[in-house]
Amino acid sequence: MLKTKSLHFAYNPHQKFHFPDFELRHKENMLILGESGIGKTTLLHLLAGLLAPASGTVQLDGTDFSGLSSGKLDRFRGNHIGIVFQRPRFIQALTLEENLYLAQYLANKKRDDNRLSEVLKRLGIARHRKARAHRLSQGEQQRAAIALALINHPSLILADEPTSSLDDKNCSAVSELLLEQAEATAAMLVVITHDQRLKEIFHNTLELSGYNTHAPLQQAS
Ligand SMILES: Nc1ncnc2c1ncn2[C@@H]1O[C@H](COP(=O)(O)OP(=O)(O)OP(=O)(O)O)[C@@H](O)[C@H]1O
Repeated sequence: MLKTKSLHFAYNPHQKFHFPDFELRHKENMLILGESGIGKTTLLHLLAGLLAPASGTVQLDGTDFSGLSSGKLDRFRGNHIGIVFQRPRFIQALTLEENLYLAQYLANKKRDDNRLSEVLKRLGIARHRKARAHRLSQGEQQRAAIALALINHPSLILADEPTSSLDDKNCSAVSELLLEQAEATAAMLVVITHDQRLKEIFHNTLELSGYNTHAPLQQAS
C-alpha cells in the first residue's frame, strides 16, 4: 500500500505545498491532475523519495521513507519503484538493452535476460534492443522509458506526464500499456498530468487545486 500523511514541502519560504493525504492499494491506480506549476512533479518526487518532505510521511508497503538513510532509500527505490520521467533518462551512449541491464545492476538484481525480452516484447520495441537510445523515435522512447521503469518488477509505478507530447492514438496506447502492465504485475500506478484526455481512461483522480498550508486539498474519486 502507498500511504501519505500530512505531506508538506517548500522550495522556499514563500511557496509552501500541502498535499492531501491518500492511500492506494496494490492493483489500484490514480491520476493526479492540476494546472501547470501546482506541484504535481513535486508530489511525484516526494512519492519516489527523490525529495524529502519538510514534514509528513510517505509509506510504501509498510516502509516509511523517513526511516531510511539516503543509500538505503536509493536501493529501496531501485527495487520497489519504477519511474517514468517526463523526459526519458537514458544513457545515450548505451544501447536500449544496456540501459536496462544497468537498471538491473543498480537495483542489485541479477542480469535477467528473460525479463528484459519479456518487457521489450510487451512494449513492442524488442527489435530495437541493440539500438542506442537517441536513435529511437519519440513514441519508441516513451515506451523505452516505460520499459526502464518496469524492468525490476516495481510495486509502485510513477509516471510524470507520460502522454503530454503524444497524439490521441499514442496517448491511449501509452496509458493502456501502463494500466495493463500495472495490472499484470499487481503494481500500484500513479500518473501525474495536465492532459485532460486521461480523465476518460483513469477513474480515480486527485485534483491539486492550491498549495498553501491553510488550504488542505481534497481527494476526489
Ligand atoms: N528545484 C526547484 N527549485 C525551486 N522551485 C521549484 C523547483 N522545482 C519546482 N519549483 C517550483 O515549484 C512549483 C511547482 O513545480 P512542479 O514542477 O511541481 O509543478 P507541476 O504541477 O508539475 O508543473 P508542470 O505541469 O508545469 O510540470 C513551480 O512554481 C516551480 O517553479
